[in-house]
Amino acid sequence: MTDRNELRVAIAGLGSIGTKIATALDQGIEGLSLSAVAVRDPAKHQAFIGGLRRPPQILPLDQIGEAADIVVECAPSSQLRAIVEPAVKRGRAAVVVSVGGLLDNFDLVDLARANGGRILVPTGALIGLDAVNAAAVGTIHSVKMVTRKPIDGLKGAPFIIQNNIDIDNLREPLKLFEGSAREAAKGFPANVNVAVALSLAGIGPDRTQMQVWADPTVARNVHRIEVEADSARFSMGIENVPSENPKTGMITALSVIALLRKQRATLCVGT
Ligand SMILES: NC(=O)C1=CN([C@@H]2O[C@H](COP(=O)(O)OP(=O)(O)OC[C@H]3O[C@@H](n4cnc5c(N)ncnc54)[C@H](O)[C@@H]3O)[C@@H](O)[C@H]2O)C=CC1
Ligand SMILES: O=C([O-])CC(=O)C(=O)O
Repeated sequence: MTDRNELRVAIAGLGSIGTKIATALDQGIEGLSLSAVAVRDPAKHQAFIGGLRRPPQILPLDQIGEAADIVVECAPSSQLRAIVEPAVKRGRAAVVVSVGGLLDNFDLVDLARANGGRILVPTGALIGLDAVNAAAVGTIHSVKMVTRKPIDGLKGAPFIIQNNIDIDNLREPLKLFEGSAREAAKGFPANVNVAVALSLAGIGPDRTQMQVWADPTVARNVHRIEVEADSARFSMGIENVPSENPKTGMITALSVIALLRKQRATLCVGT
């Protein structure tokens, strides 16, 4: 039975990130319950869903907002609009992990505002968005980010295909891209969600500068960030262990779980 005071959470997409969030909710997060999931192929997920202590309903993407107070988007960015639009139209909160996809769908923020909905972007595979948020209350002069990924974490990126770049036989690091976070998100939609989250926390996708490197010498997704602001200068770095999806760091699902825990926690630490 669902406690009437519990916030109902629905998850769209049960891949690397979504299954971990579903498991955490099923095991118990204070004040929250898993009410529904949307999947592309229900048969594929039957065993996982059936194995949960309180199996959620399986609903079509556009209906999960009906069954939830918070919808967590964990699908490819091509599905972002189909998941977030119906949820925020109903005044629900949408947690967005495919944050790169938000840039081409930014009207969803206005839609959420008009209907009492919210869009929550977790720190995800990154670090330090609390400090960037705080610095942005003052004046940030520049934000620079350098991302290095193993070859497997970059395969199939549109920028690499369109420019016919052979990364399979690299022996040393190769700088693939230098430009704004907005352009990086177009070229590497499954690789630089982190840069878009950073840009939205700080000075926006056009002023946030980014480099992407294919690096056969690293086994982790490595991000280094330099921020220059009137209140502080700071450097941050994170080396993410890839999950079963080599493009996605393991910490991403944990970041969403941490965000969900804060929704009803009595003690909240960090902004
Ligand atoms: N914000 C961040 O820091 C990060 C964001 N990401 C992004 O998070 C998203 C999810 O990543 P992963 O879980 O690793 O991907 P994944 O590929 O492991 O899982 C995606 C799931 O969505 C499902 N799916 C596809 N179309 C669907 C549809 N129409 N309806 C329902 N489900 C559908 C797929 O079947 C798959 O199970 C990706 O867009 C990825 O780029 C990944 C890492 C970090
Ligand atoms: O931001 C992304 O798309 C994924 C990423 O870089 C990571 O997992 O380190």
